Amino acid sequence: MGFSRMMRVPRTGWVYRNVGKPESVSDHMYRMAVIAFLVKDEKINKDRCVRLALVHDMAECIVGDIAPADNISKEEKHRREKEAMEHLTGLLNEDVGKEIFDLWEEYENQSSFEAKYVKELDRFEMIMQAFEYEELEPKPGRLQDFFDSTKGKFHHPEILQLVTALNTERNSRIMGTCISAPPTAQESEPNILPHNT
Ligand SMILES: Nc1nc2c(ncn2[C@H]2C[C@H](O)[C@@H](COP(=O)(O)O)O2)c(=O)[nH]1
Ligand SMILES: [Mn+2]
Repeated sequence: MGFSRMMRVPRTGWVYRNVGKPESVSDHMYRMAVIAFLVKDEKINKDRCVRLALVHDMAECIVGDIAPADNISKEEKHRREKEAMEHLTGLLNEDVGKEIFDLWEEYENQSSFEAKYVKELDRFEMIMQAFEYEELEPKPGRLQDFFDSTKGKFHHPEILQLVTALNTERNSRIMGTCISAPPTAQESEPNILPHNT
């Protein structure tokens, strides 16, 4: 079992909310790595952020993408992911294996500025993707719990700026639904479907 499965491991958070064609773990990490290129803060090593982003969820190609709704303890999630990373990096030559394992552990332990920055990117990428799914459906505001659970968890000024811009656009979309033209016959149907459709 190798790394390539990541391309086919869907992000659980979207699966549980019945999002059509949910992104994979690879999609998530790739976009985080691309956003990491935007960092301007000279105290932060951009290259290390890109590497951390590309490695941080690698264990999920074996363990799967454990979501809060799975109610698996932090300790158990860490145990499974550490075991997976030891296995995966053991498939590589010693130097590369150590480099990747150390990156994963740095993120897991949040032991550097870069790891903390990438954790915020992780949360930002998730709400960015949530908004995109709301737009695609379109069901403005449907994935509000992803925004609620990340409230107050952004601290770096550059990421706060991105989050503010995202929320501004999303809120205008939601408000637009409230004050736009009278609802069509379909929209005025009572929403009798379960909340998570
Ligand atoms: N419904 C929710 N799902 C969430 C929330 N926070 C994270 N998640 C999902 C997203 C991923 O599928 C998975 C873990 O994400 P990692 O990037 O940390 O591996 O859990 C939430 O608030 N609501
Ligand atoms: Mn992640």
